[in-house]
Amino acid sequence: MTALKAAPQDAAVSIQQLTKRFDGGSPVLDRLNLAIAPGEFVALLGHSGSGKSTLLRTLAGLDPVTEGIVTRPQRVSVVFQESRLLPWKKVWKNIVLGQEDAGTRQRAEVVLEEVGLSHRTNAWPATLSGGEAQRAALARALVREPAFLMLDEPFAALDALTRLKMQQLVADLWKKHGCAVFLVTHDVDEALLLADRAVVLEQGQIRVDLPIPLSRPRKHSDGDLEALRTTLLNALGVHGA
Ligand SMILES: Nc1ncnc2c1ncn2[C@@H]1O[C@H](COP(=O)(O)OP(=O)(O)OP(=O)(O)O)[C@@H](O)[C@H]1O
Repeated sequence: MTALKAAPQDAAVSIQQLTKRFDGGSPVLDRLNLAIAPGEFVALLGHSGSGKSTLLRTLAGLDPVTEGIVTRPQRVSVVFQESRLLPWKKVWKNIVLGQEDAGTRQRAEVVLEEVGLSHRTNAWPATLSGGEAQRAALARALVREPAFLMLDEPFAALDALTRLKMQQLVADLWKKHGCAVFLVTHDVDEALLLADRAVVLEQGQIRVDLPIPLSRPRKHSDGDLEALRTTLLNALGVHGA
Protein backbone atom coordinates (compact mmCIF):
# COMPACT_ATOMS: atom_id res chain seq x y z
CA MET A 1 0.00 0.00 0.00
CA THR A 2 1.26 3.49 -0.86
CA ALA A 3 0.15 6.65 0.87
CA LEU A 4 0.95 9.99 2.45
CA LYS A 5 -1.82 10.66 4.92
CA ALA A 6 -2.53 13.95 6.65
CA ALA A 7 -3.73 13.19 10.16
CA PRO A 8 -5.27 15.57 12.73
CA GLN A 9 -3.20 18.44 14.04
CA ASP A 10 -1.82 16.79 17.17
CA ALA A 11 -1.14 13.41 15.55
CA ALA A 12 2.16 11.64 15.73
CA VAL A 13 4.35 11.07 12.70
CA SER A 14 4.36 7.46 11.60
CA ILE A 15 6.44 5.96 8.82
CA GLN A 16 5.77 2.33 8.07
CA GLN A 17 7.70 0.21 5.61
CA LEU A 18 8.63 3.24 3.53
CA THR A 19 10.46 2.45 0.33
CA LYS A 20 11.65 5.17 -2.00
CA ARG A 21 13.18 4.59 -5.42
CA PHE A 22 14.10 7.09 -8.09
CA ASP A 23 13.29 6.10 -11.67
CA GLY A 24 12.93 2.42 -10.80
CA GLY A 25 16.51 2.21 -9.46
CA SER A 26 17.61 0.47 -6.27
CA PRO A 27 15.86 1.78 -3.16
CA VAL A 28 17.29 4.83 -1.37
CA LEU A 29 14.90 4.12 1.51
CA ASP A 30 14.16 0.44 2.03
CA ARG A 31 11.17 -0.56 4.17
CA LEU A 32 12.06 2.13 6.69
CA ASN A 33 10.10 2.49 9.94
CA LEU A 34 10.12 5.54 12.23
CA ALA A 35 7.70 7.12 14.68
CA ILE A 36 7.86 10.64 16.11
CA ALA A 37 5.56 11.57 18.99
CA PRO A 38 3.73 14.91 19.14
CA GLY A 39 6.17 17.53 20.41
CA GLU A 40 9.18 15.24 20.13
CA PHE A 41 12.51 16.48 18.73
CA VAL A 42 14.26 13.89 16.56
CA ALA A 43 17.60 14.43 14.82
CA LEU A 44 18.50 12.40 11.74
CA LEU A 45 22.15 11.68 10.99
CA GLY A 46 23.79 9.62 8.29
CA HIS A 47 26.54 9.69 5.72
CA SER A 48 26.30 11.89 2.66
CA GLY A 49 24.03 10.20 0.16
CA SER A 50 22.40 7.92 2.75
CA GLY A 51 18.98 9.38 1.95
CA LYS A 52 18.37 11.93 4.73
CA SER A 53 17.01 14.65 2.45
CA THR A 54 15.01 12.09 0.52
CA LEU A 55 13.35 10.97 3.76
CA LEU A 56 12.59 14.56 4.75
CA ARG A 57 11.24 15.44 1.30
CA THR A 58 9.04 12.36 1.24
CA LEU A 59 7.76 13.19 4.71
CA ALA A 60 7.05 16.75 3.59
CA GLY A 61 5.11 15.48 0.57
CA LEU A 62 7.64 17.04 -1.83
CA ASP A 63 8.63 13.62 -3.22
CA PRO A 64 6.10 10.82 -3.74
CA VAL A 65 6.16 7.64 -1.65
CA THR A 66 7.10 4.58 -3.74
CA GLU A 67 5.76 2.07 -1.21
CA GLY A 68 4.66 2.20 2.41
CA ILE A 69 2.54 4.45 4.58
CA VAL A 70 3.51 7.86 5.92
CA THR A 71 1.20 9.64 8.33
CA ARG A 72 1.85 13.10 9.71
CA PRO A 73 -0.03 16.16 10.92
CA GLN A 74 -1.66 18.38 8.30
CA ARG A 75 0.16 21.49 9.35
CA VAL A 76 3.85 21.10 8.57
CA SER A 77 6.64 23.55 7.75
CA VAL A 78 10.06 22.98 6.23
CA VAL A 79 13.28 25.00 6.52
CA PHE A 80 16.12 24.21 4.12
CA GLN A 81 19.83 24.97 4.14
CA GLU A 82 19.18 28.10 2.11
CA SER A 83 16.45 30.52 3.14
CA ARG A 84 14.52 30.50 -0.16
CA LEU A 85 13.17 34.00 0.48
CA LEU A 86 11.63 35.76 -2.53
CA PRO A 87 14.03 38.62 -3.32
CA TRP A 88 11.31 40.93 -4.62
CA LYS A 89 9.31 40.87 -1.37
CA LYS A 90 10.32 42.58 1.84
CA VAL A 91 11.12 40.34 4.80
CA TRP A 92 7.74 40.63 6.51
CA LYS A 93 5.87 39.89 3.26
CA ASN A 94 7.98 36.79 2.77
CA ILE A 95 6.96 35.61 6.24
CA VAL A 96 3.23 35.78 5.56
CA LEU A 97 3.30 34.91 1.88
CA GLY A 98 -0.06 33.56 0.74
CA GLN A 99 -1.80 34.59 3.96
CA GLU A 100 -2.82 38.14 3.07
CA ASP A 101 -5.50 39.44 5.42
CA ALA A 102 -5.92 42.29 7.91
CA GLY A 103 -3.79 40.69 10.63
CA THR A 104 -0.85 39.61 8.50
CA ARG A 105 1.57 42.41 9.22
CA GLN A 106 1.03 41.99 12.95
CA ARG A 107 1.52 38.22 12.78
CA ALA A 108 4.74 38.73 10.87
CA GLU A 109 5.96 41.23 13.47
CA VAL A 110 5.24 38.86 16.37
CA VAL A 111 7.18 35.99 14.86
CA LEU A 112 10.01 38.22 13.62
CA GLU A 113 10.44 39.39 17.18
CA GLU A 114 10.57 35.78 18.37
CA VAL A 115 13.48 35.06 16.03
CA GLY A 116 15.27 38.31 16.90
CA LEU A 117 14.67 40.01 13.56
CA SER A 118 12.34 42.90 14.42
CA HIS A 119 14.86 45.42 13.16
CA ARG A 120 14.81 43.84 9.68
CA THR A 121 11.02 43.72 9.17
CA ASN A 122 11.09 46.07 6.17
CA ALA A 123 14.42 44.93 4.75
CA TRP A 124 14.93 43.35 1.32
CA PRO A 125 16.17 39.74 1.55
CA ALA A 126 19.37 40.57 -0.38
CA THR A 127 20.48 42.82 2.48
CA LEU A 128 20.26 40.08 5.14
CA SER A 129 23.27 38.21 6.50
CA GLY A 130 23.23 34.42 6.22
CA GLY A 131 22.14 34.08 9.85
CA GLU A 132 19.41 36.69 9.46
CA ALA A 133 18.09 34.98 6.34
CA GLN A 134 17.80 31.69 8.25
CA ARG A 135 16.06 33.51 11.11
CA ALA A 136 13.57 34.79 8.54
CA ALA A 137 13.14 31.26 7.18
CA LEU A 138 12.39 30.03 10.71
CA ALA A 139 9.90 32.85 11.18
CA ARG A 140 8.15 31.95 7.92
CA ALA A 141 7.95 28.33 9.09
CA LEU A 142 6.61 29.16 12.56
CA VAL A 143 4.00 31.72 11.52
CA ARG A 144 1.98 28.80 10.15
CA GLU A 145 1.96 27.26 13.64
CA PRO A 146 3.08 23.86 12.41
CA ALA A 147 2.49 20.74 14.48
CA PHE A 148 5.52 19.29 12.72
CA LEU A 149 8.59 21.28 11.75
CA MET A 150 11.17 19.78 9.41
CA LEU A 151 14.68 21.27 9.26
CA ASP A 152 17.03 20.11 6.49
CA GLU A 153 20.58 21.07 7.57
CA PRO A 154 19.32 24.59 8.33
CA PHE A 155 22.63 25.90 9.68
CA ALA A 156 25.13 24.00 7.53
CA ALA A 157 26.07 27.08 5.49
CA LEU A 158 26.58 29.35 8.52
CA ASP A 159 29.81 30.14 10.34
CA ALA A 160 30.45 28.29 13.60
CA LEU A 161 29.52 31.15 15.92
CA THR A 162 26.28 31.95 14.10
CA ARG A 163 25.44 28.25 14.08
CA LEU A 164 25.75 28.10 17.88
CA LYS A 165 23.39 31.06 18.23
CA MET A 166 20.90 29.51 15.83
CA GLN A 167 20.98 26.22 17.72
CA GLN A 168 20.13 28.09 20.89
CA LEU A 169 17.32 29.88 19.06
CA VAL A 170 15.86 26.60 17.82
CA ALA A 171 16.00 25.17 21.34
CA ASP A 172 14.07 28.20 22.63
CA LEU A 173 11.53 28.19 19.80
CA TRP A 174 10.88 24.48 20.19
CA LYS A 175 10.28 24.92 23.92
CA LYS A 176 7.85 27.75 23.22
CA HIS A 177 5.95 26.28 20.27
CA GLY A 178 5.93 22.64 21.34
CA CYS A 179 5.80 21.26 17.80
CA ALA A 180 7.43 17.99 16.82
CA VAL A 181 10.75 18.62 15.07
CA PHE A 182 12.67 16.51 12.56
CA LEU A 183 16.19 17.86 12.11
CA VAL A 184 18.49 16.56 9.38
CA THR A 185 22.07 17.32 10.35
CA HIS A 186 25.67 16.21 9.81
CA ASP A 187 26.62 17.68 13.16
CA VAL A 188 26.65 15.12 16.00
CA ASP A 189 26.94 17.86 18.61
CA GLU A 190 23.96 19.72 17.15
CA ALA A 191 21.88 16.55 17.47
CA LEU A 192 23.02 16.02 21.07
CA LEU A 193 22.37 19.62 22.01
CA LEU A 194 18.85 19.77 20.64
CA ALA A 195 17.17 16.40 20.24
CA ASP A 196 15.23 13.93 22.40
CA ARG A 197 16.44 11.15 20.10
CA ALA A 198 19.13 10.83 17.47
CA VAL A 199 18.52 8.32 14.70
CA VAL A 200 21.03 7.16 12.10
CA LEU A 201 20.08 6.31 8.53
CA GLU A 202 22.15 3.65 6.82
CA GLN A 203 21.41 1.48 3.80
CA GLY A 204 17.89 2.76 3.59
CA GLN A 205 16.89 2.01 7.17
CA ILE A 206 17.10 3.50 10.65
CA ARG A 207 20.00 1.51 12.13
CA VAL A 208 20.47 3.38 15.41
CA ASP A 209 17.82 5.03 17.56
CA LEU A 210 19.53 6.71 20.51
CA PRO A 211 17.55 8.44 23.26
CA ILE A 212 19.21 11.60 24.63
CA PRO A 213 17.80 11.69 28.15
CA LEU A 214 19.60 14.84 29.28
CA SER A 215 18.00 17.83 30.95
CA ARG A 216 17.83 21.19 29.19
CA PRO A 217 19.26 23.71 28.61
CA ARG A 218 22.29 21.79 27.32
CA LYS A 219 25.76 23.01 26.53
CA HIS A 220 28.31 21.55 24.13
CA SER A 221 30.71 21.34 27.07
CA ASP A 222 28.36 19.17 29.21
CA GLY A 223 30.32 16.13 30.36
CA ASP A 224 27.17 13.99 30.07
CA LEU A 225 27.24 14.38 26.30
CA GLU A 226 30.57 12.62 25.98
CA ALA A 227 29.38 9.02 26.13
CA LEU A 228 26.49 9.74 23.77
CA ARG A 229 28.85 11.52 21.37
CA THR A 230 31.10 8.45 21.27
CA THR A 231 28.12 6.15 20.67
CA LEU A 232 26.86 8.29 17.80
CA LEU A 233 30.28 8.72 16.21
CA ASN A 234 30.79 4.95 16.40
CA ALA A 235 27.40 4.46 14.79
CA LEU A 236 28.56 6.71 11.97
CA GLY A 237 31.77 4.71 11.61
CA VAL A 238 33.97 7.46 13.06
CA HIS A 239 36.29 5.88 15.61
CA GLY A 240 38.72 7.51 17.99
CA ALA A 241 37.40 11.04 17.44
N1 LIG B 1 15.57 13.52 -7.55
C1 LIG B 1 16.45 12.51 -7.54
N2 LIG B 1 16.60 11.71 -8.61
C2 LIG B 1 17.45 10.66 -8.60
N3 LIG B 1 18.22 10.33 -7.53
C3 LIG B 1 18.10 11.10 -6.44
C4 LIG B 1 17.22 12.22 -6.37
N4 LIG B 1 17.33 12.79 -5.13
C5 LIG B 1 18.25 12.05 -4.47
N5 LIG B 1 18.71 11.04 -5.23
C6 LIG B 1 19.70 10.03 -4.82
O1 LIG B 1 19.30 9.47 -3.59
C7 LIG B 1 20.42 9.21 -2.75
C8 LIG B 1 20.22 9.92 -1.41
O2 LIG B 1 20.29 11.32 -1.61
P1 LIG B 1 19.95 12.34 -0.44
O3 LIG B 1 20.14 13.72 -0.98
O4 LIG B 1 18.65 12.00 0.15
O5 LIG B 1 21.12 12.00 0.59
P2 LIG B 1 21.56 12.80 1.90
O6 LIG B 1 21.78 11.79 2.96
O7 LIG B 1 20.59 13.89 2.20
O8 LIG B 1 22.94 13.40 1.40
P3 LIG B 1 23.72 14.74 1.92
O9 LIG B 1 24.05 14.49 3.36
O10 LIG B 1 24.94 14.76 1.05
O11 LIG B 1 22.81 15.90 1.70
C9 LIG B 1 21.64 9.70 -3.51
O12 LIG B 1 22.24 8.59 -4.15
C10 LIG B 1 21.08 10.64 -4.55
O13 LIG B 1 21.86 10.67 -5.71
